[in-house]
Amino acid sequence: MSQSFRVDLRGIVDLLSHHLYTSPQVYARELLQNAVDAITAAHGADAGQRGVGRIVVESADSTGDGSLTVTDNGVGLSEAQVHELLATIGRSSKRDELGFARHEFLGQFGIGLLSCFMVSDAVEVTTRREGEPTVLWHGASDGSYTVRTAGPGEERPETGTTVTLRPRRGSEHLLTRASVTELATRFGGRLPHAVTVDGVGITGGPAPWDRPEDETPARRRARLEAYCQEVFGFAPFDVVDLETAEAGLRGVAFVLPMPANPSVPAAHRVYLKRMLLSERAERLLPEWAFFVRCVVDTAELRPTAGREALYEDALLESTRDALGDVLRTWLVRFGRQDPARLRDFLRVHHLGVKALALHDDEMLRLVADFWPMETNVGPHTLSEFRERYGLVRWTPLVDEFRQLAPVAAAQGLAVVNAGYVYDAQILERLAAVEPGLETEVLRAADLTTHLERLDAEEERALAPVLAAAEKVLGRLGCDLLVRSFQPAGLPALYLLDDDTAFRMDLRETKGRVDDVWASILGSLETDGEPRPRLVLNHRNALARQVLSLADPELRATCLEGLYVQALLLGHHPLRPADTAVLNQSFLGLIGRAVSASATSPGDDR
Ligand SMILES: Nc1ncnc2c1ncn2[C@@H]1O[C@H](COP(=O)(O)OP(=O)(O)OP(=O)(O)O)[C@@H](O)[C@H]1O
Repeated sequence: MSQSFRVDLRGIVDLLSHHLYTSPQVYARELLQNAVDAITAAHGADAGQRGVGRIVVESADSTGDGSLTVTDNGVGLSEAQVHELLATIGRSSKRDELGFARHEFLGQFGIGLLSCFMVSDAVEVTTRREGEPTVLWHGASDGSYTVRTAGPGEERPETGTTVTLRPRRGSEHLLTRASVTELATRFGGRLPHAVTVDGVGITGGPAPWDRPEDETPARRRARLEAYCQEVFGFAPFDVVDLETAEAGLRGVAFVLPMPANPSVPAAHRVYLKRMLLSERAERLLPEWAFFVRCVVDTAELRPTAGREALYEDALLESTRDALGDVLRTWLVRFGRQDPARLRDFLRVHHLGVKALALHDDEMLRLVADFWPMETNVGPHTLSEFRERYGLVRWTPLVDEFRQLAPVAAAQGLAVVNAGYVYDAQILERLAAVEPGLETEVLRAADLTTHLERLDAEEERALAPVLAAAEKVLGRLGCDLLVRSFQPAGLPALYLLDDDTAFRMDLRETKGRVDDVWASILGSLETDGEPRPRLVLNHRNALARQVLSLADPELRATCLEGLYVQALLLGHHPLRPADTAVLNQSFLGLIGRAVSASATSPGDDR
């Protein structure tokens, strides 16, 4: 024997209020939505343009008995439909024979009316369909309902429906004039029908996405800026019109005047057939477009059953791509028409644009043409840099750039700092897509190849001193080189690339941890460990004097002093051994200076 499921309405209402809807306030949205759909069913999808729809809301302050009523001049229901549609959970008149949502309606799931039970223990519906008698339905939250045709004096004068809610204890505040006006305006303020709350109209006026013919561009811009300030709380850097035919979408994107956190999903205001769907809809735009906030109206995108988010499907995906294209076109055109403003934009939003440039050639060129990179010859865009210096030489780390920049500049080597987020990948991509572009990575270890070697005779003469000096520095885990380079005022240069720094850290950590970890770390080590280098500048008089000192002890102290000074100059961290050497050399040299002055005749006059 086949039986039907029985449904405990209290369980369903609990499910809706705790798991589907974020707040009981959505009752107002569902009632307005049903009224709009009933108007569409009666008067057609263009009812809004023809101005025939009417929705009258009377709050508890107006009815005087604590109840709220919503009346529409829509299609109404016959008694048979009341049984089938109002009293059957999940049954909707807004789906076709195959069960698909009919595109002209807002509702589709057949559960919206149940949301009224979140604020009310009873829902009353008085409805009349063309040519039918008025029907009265009374549904209670325990799942029972009654239906009867209207008696004398209870007939509705015209077709349409009135829904009456009597607040549950504790929900009275949701049915007051102030609440109802706020909710109806928030959800339905953009509806194309005349909606009144206690006799006061809450609809009308152009929507943000409208382009009234009699409005000048300047006025529209001012109106949209004021709207953005009111809704999103910022004065937009620019306003971009959005439109995609496939999703029947129109709207505007407001460009943020301040940097946005890329890891926080951008929240947009989305209307569905002019009814507010969400004030915080995510995933409407591609992730890289975190520099805009949108307000859009769509006829085709689908809501989730809770009606508070967009349903992720193929249409949403292609809409996202299409909106991304609109923003990308705006950016490129902006670059052509107003380069100075584009630079201002990039100063704020370069992270988003650079992220986009990693897989978009047009954006890549935009970054190359307009984004000023840090270089050791002043800020330059990559295009300017390339034009001026030909080869684009770059360092992949900020720290390395800081070490190399002044010395490389003094050798006539122009270097780009590509150590900031995305810059190195952008340069690599640019080199891949532009065949004529020559790029070269400059590492700290490579710089020495650009520094002039001493001639053979000078090297021979220095050999014994250098052997002793190498021992001094060897104790600090550092190699020694002598080269002749600009600036002549710099006695020594400490060069350390990130790979060497990593190996040094590894060695030090190994010394501090237990045997198991030490053997794991040891497996990461390779033979012939690279070491940092101290490059003494033979063009510097002091460095030359240090090397020619006859007293080996004083020479070692001076070398240690030059070593620590080079570390400090390159902003390298000091290890405990380096700090000890700093103390030792500094105090040693002071000691020497003091005793030298004590033995020489004083001149204190
Ligand atoms: N004001 C109204 N006028 C005419 N019919 C209505 C009205 N309100 C509800 N109905 C009928 O009751 C049915 C159930 O309404 P309900 O709000 O529960 O679901 P829905 O609007 O179809 O879908 P959704 O759950 O997506 O809102 C509707 O499909 C509609 O046929």
